[in-house]
Amino acid sequence: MLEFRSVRKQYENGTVAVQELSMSAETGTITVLVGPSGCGKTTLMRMVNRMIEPSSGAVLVDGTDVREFDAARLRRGIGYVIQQAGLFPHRTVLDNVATVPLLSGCRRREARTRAAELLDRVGLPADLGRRYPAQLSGGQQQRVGVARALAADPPVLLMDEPFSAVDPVVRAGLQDELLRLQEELGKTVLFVTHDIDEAIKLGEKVAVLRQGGHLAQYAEPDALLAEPADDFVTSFVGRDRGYRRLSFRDSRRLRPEATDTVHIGDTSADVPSRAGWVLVLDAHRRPRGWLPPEAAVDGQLTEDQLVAGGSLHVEGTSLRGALDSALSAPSGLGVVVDGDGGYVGVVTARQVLDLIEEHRSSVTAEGVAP
Ligand SMILES: Nc1ncnc2c1ncn2[C@@H]1O[C@H](COP(=O)(O)OP(=O)(O)OP(=O)(O)O)[C@@H](O)[C@H]1O
Repeated sequence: MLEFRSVRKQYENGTVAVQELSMSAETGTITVLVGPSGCGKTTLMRMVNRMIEPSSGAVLVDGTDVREFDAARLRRGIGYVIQQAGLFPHRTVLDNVATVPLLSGCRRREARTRAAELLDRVGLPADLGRRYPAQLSGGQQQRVGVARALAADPPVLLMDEPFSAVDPVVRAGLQDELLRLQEELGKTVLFVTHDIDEAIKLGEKVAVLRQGGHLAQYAEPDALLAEPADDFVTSFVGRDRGYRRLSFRDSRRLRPEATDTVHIGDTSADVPSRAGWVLVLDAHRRPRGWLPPEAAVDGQLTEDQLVAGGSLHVEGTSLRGALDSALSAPSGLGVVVDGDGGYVGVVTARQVLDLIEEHRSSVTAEGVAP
């Protein structure tokens, strides 16, 4: 466990970056520090590996005050990932990752083998190992940064805005990758971001900081959205918090219904005369798009006759995804698929809203906040 005990940091110029702050981050979980620029997130994080010393109070790792460790050894045992990865530009990717095992006393060959394993683990092809950092995309560099931080197999990982320099699509991919890695590795991760959506997606617990290094709220993401502690947190988590809370409700109780379907390659004779939209599947029963009402099919049905579908909802995942699938589909019918992408059925926005309402009335009846 990482524990901050009444820590305060005042810089020499008088700036108070962190104000008497106490909180603890559970072992094996991702804890996120989030807040606007200058609220003390980085200062707080760097006190864990002693890059910054608190003016008063203490930081403890598994019950031991970090001041009792030799700073260099402490840092070697704590992975650290920063924005733009901070890689050595004149070393190959493989050597960048191998640096840490080498420092810990591994032989060169062993260190390189370990580095290659790590590159694979963060989803990078082996041949990228021979390149230099400048020859990689921003997202790939971040993955190398994560691999390097994992190289010493540290129980604790500090991540300071690691994904903020890449575009939103790459960023979402890196976040998913981190969650997947965390399932395998179970590190104690302290993650700094100024993006509340990133905090809510990654954090098992989220600490919201405000100017002057005050802890405004420390809670699980769902609780943060349901019951923000004050006006600052309310405005920081944003307006659509009701909608975003649906991310934490799964759709297992949703009952997809059947709809008319045809297959790519079917002829006009196979396509039923109908008034509504028809879902088009491929040979593996994966949805390809929609055929509009009354659309004439000339000869065989091909992809270019289709209207693109909306987002697909994987059964059992979040209600937010289920609602989005219905709202984004041209037919108003959200397509539900199984884990392999095969068609299961369709849902309407009304079905999702009814389920939410049912849940709300049942918890209100039990006297619990919805
Ligand atoms: N070495 C320093 N000397 C003086 N003041 C500093 C120093 N480092 C940071 N500060 C100030 O302390 C406050 C907190 O800075 P910190 O970098 O911890 O915030 P942050 O929340 O991580 O910000 P950002 O999101 O912009 O990175 C800011 O007002 C900053 O200007």
